Amino acid sequence: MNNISIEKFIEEIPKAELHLHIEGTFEPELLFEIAKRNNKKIKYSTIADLKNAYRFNNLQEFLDIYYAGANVLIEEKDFYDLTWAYLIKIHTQNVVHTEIFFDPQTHTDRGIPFNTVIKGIYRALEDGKNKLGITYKLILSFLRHLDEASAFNTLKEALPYKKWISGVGLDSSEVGNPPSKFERVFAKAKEEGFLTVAHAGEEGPAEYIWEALDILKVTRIDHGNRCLEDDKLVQHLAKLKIPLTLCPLSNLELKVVSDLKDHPIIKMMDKGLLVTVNSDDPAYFGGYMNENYLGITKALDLSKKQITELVKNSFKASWLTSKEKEEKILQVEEYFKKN
Ligand code: HPA
Ligand SMILES: [Zn+2]
Repeated sequence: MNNISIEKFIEEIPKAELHLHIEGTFEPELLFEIAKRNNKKIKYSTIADLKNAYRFNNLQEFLDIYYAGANVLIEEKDFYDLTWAYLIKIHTQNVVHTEIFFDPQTHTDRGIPFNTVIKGIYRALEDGKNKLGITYKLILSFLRHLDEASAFNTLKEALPYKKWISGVGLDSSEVGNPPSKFERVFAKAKEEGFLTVAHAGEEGPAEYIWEALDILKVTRIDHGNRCLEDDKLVQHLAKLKIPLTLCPLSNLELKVVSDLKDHPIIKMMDKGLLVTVNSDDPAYFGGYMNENYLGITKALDLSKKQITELVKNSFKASWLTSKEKEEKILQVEEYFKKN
């Protein structure tokens, strides 16, 4: 038993990330660099000014800045550089597996071809696998504030790249855009062999989580915080072991919780829910995986055992094969025993 500090324990434990928007990893420094080489104007004259704008009262205030930032991404190399920077960063945090979202409509609606976006991201992910040993799954996320026809069109554009994309998801402005709006798109995506997830119950009601499960037939819920308002739903999620990909720092920054001390992650674990820790949009919310783990550990006084359970959950909830999951979980358990 090495008895290392809790900070070091979090840093070194091998972990998986399951809720991450690649556009949300756009650090201000890289954003300025790419804007400059593409001759794109940004509203802020300095990095400090831009960072200063990262104060949000809700999801929409964040999304407005997030989409504005993504506007400077034009060339395949931009998408490569964005993804590569994320991979280098998580490599330093001992993230060994990541399942990332990309939002094609954010780019195709500006006239950037689908293939430019996906090729840049895919090439970086492959380099990450080969050079850094980080395994991955790619998830195409539909923007729920746009209509069904736009989602269908995006799905059609994705079909030639089916081999590169493991699943589809649903993100953007939640309230007023229920999962049921995309029933037919998700049915078609499933028919094409994609796995499915959806953001639900971040700002939207518990009813949206039911819809994501019953109508979209998703196997994992992104966020899902508001399930706690419905006991029947909590029991259902626990019984079927439907994972929730929680994002503590995101919840704090978007005022889903007012203090990390109020974060429901442990309460959820105690209710038997399969909860995981993720970073969502780390460049905007002040931290990657380790900062998220550290944030809740400090606020909720988590033990190494509890952290280990959360990390094991992240592999259980992943789309790795059963054999890959077993291997990773064994490694995590051995790490726990040693430290
Ligand atoms: O947390 C989120 N919620 C909804 N849409 C998003 N797009 C990026 N991050 C998010
Ligand atoms: Zn998200």
